Amino acid sequence: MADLVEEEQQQVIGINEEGQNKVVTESEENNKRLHLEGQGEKDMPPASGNSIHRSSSRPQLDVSKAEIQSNVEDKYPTILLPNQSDDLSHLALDIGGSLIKLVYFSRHEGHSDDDKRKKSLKERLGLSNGNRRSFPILGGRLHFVKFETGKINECLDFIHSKQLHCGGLESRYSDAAADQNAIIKATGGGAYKYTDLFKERLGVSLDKEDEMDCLVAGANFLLKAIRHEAFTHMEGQKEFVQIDHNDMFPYLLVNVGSGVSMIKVDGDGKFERVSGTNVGGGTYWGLGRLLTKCKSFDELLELSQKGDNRTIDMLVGDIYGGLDYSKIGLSASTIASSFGKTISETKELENYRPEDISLSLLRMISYNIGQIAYLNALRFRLKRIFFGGFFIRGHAYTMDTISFAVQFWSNGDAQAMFLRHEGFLGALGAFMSYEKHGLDDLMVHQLVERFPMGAPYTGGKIHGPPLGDLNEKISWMEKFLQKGTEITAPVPMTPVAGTTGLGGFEVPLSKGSALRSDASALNVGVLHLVPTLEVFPLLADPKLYEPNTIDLADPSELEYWLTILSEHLPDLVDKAVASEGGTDDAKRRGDAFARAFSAHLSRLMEEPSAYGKLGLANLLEMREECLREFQFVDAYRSIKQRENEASLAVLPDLFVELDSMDEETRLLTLIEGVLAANIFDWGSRACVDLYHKGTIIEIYRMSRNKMRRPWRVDDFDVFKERMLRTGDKKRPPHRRALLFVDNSGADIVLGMLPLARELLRRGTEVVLVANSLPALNDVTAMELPDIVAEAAKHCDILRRAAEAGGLLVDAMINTDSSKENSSSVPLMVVENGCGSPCIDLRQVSSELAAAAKDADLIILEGMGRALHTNLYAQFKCDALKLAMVKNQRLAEKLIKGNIYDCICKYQPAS
Ligand SMILES: CC(C)(COP(=O)(O)O)[C@@H](O)C(=O)NCCC(=O)O
Ligand SMILES: [Mn+2]
Repeated sequence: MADLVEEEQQQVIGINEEGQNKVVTESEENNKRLHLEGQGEKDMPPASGNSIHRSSSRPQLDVSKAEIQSNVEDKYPTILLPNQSDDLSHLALDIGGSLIKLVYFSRHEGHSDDDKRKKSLKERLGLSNGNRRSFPILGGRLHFVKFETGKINECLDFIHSKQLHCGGLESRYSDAAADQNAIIKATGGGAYKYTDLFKERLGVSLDKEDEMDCLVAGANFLLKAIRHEAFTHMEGQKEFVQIDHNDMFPYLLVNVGSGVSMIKVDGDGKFERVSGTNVGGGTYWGLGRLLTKCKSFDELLELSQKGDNRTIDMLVGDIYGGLDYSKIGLSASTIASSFGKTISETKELENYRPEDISLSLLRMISYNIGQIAYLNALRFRLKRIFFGGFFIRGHAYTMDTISFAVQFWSNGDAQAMFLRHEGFLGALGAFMSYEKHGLDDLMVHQLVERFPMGAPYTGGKIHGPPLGDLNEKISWMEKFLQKGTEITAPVPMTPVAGTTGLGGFEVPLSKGSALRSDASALNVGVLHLVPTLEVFPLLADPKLYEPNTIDLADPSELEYWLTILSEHLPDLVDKAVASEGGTDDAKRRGDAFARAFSAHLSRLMEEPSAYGKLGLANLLEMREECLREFQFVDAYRSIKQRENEASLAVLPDLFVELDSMDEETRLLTLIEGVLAANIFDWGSRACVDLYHKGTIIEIYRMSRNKMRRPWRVDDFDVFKERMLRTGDKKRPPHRRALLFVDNSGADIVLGMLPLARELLRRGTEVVLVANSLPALNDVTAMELPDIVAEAAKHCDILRRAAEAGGLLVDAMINTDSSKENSSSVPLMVVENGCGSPCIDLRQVSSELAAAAKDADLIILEGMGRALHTNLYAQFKCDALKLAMVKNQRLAEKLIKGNIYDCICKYQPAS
């Protein structure tokens, strides 16, 4: 099978500043001590040959040639460990009878922390290096891959090609490949069966972990760390369930493998196998194979989808002449006896359709499991039942049948829940059993699940060849276009004219254009571990916070937004290709990106919850991530530059105009300015069409002239009262305002900067919050200091504040001048931790979280940050949401208005 799970680029990564060049803090000192205590083992003679001895799977720090790298004022000196290998707990396996599940870890490429903005900000906000340094795994990714056990050699090749058995390709010391004593954690029966094979082929020993321990550890981790891990499945409808981490235990874990285990879980490492049944996945597959001659489990399962069990099962209606047995609540269609009909007929096996047999079997076994599970939940008074294991395989009918059984037998009191990573519980648990990886300390907001380019093609399926570099990825996407149906994963592409010339775009059309036969299978993404992320501290109630405004569970909304994104593709690819010089290589990448992203869209059209709970913010972020996957670093770079320059050129005139106004007029003009300038948005189809009709300044003027109040949502008067302190409560000006800025050009220069200046003038500290990574034409935190510096040339208020905030690099070099200005109200820039037009405030950068602690005003600007996300968000402090609605449908839906209507929503702290 040519399926693919391979995702992010797996190039050899150089020394990761936060990783290999270990940085040690107090808490890590403890780790270090622990590791050093284990050094005795290292001193033992090697077990065989000249290989380096690593007698345990515990990571050990090699502190030889360690040196401290710091300057005097550095609070947290860096300790370089040049001889420390990177092979911390990279791989764990669950080798079952039919599938091998792999969980492996790879590091993030490090990004430098030492730019001047960050350095001065850290001092100003009293930020340490974040909590990141207490984690031995300092940011990285967890990958989930499956192989058929029958094709174990493919699995071994995969491990070898990625050098996962000796620390991964990124390891500085891939000589570790020669390490004959490396140990990999493994669970499942195959950990015993294939010990010799692993030793022979990879030179590694399998360290066996108990299967039940692993299942429970894996399930506990997933339920704690993944926001929408669990879901219910009734009549084909999935609904994701938010599990409260503080109220998770006890629960019943039903693992349906060949046989079935029922485990009562009371806490981490606290569990008891309370029951089980020998009628499980093996029974279905075994009986099914005998009765239908199917060659694989999946084939058998697929047959069931076309089956009709009424030809096999004896129903209540068969006994009661087509009637219900209503006295005891049994409808005519209830199965009275599985396979019961076959006794009363003279037919032989060959007279029954294999499809019907498969369905009958599936229902018999699923009902039985559901019933026994419920009875055990009842026995121990357990509120929640989670089902996992290879039998389920994200198969809609299986889940529906189990759910039905639980509901039926509990009279609706209990509900079955399923886990998205159901097949990986054991492998994850084995991974967790490595010590000191810090994984179990991670919290839900520190994990981000991303779906790489291969995701739409794989679903719950088995892994194909590993892809090493970008070129291989591109070729893989091209192969799909050329070979079409020859490849197992079908291709939903409809070539459309007007691409970059090298390929076509696929448009998600309808559920009919299925990527895979079992549309319901759920995809498992790559888990990015980002220990620096934090929950935005000013959310009124993080538990009630839902970032997305539009519910994509509504099929018409989903179809609309998927189509919009699909229609945007040609223009986006043009921009992306142009941003990389329009070379043939860029065109090839552009086409591959278009195919990859449209495959995601098609997949989601086919199965909206394939990637978990889906919101518009996820879709918009996925597009940016997909661009990055094909190495388009910043598709709108030159557009942004051009717009910044044009806007900066007219900024001095705007300052003069504003300064001639009285306070009240000025405030109104400023808010009008922000709303008007939000029209410069390359993500909106309507706006992009507008840009062909005039220059930046002409469009800006036109937009400002149309800015007449009342706006569609207009809380300006209440905001004005607070700002001018004219109301009953004469409150002092705000202490600190966080301005979540949006687009480059007029939006930031002529809209948000003048508003920031006004706040500074009133003595309010201003923190400009910008994206960490590019997204459309949004301004980034890296770009902002230069823009501020340019603007500051024309304005003393901005200059002093920027100097005080450490934004003007030249001024920072002159320490006397920064001291002189230390009394000025500072203007700062912080990154928000994301690379998307929207913002999920449950996962923001630590610098934003630190800046938020003293803030009493939040201004969210733009459609992405204030409409698609956060429109209904409640905050602990005053909040102003400003945006122009640049989409007709959204305007109608949200504000019963029209495209280009504006929102000025002010919510004082309650
Ligand atoms: C991508 C965007 C959220 C960016 O808007 P912004 O935050 O820059 O105001 C917005 O342009 C959008 O929703 N565009 C898709 C809809 C359309 O093209 O009409
Ligand atoms: Mn934007």
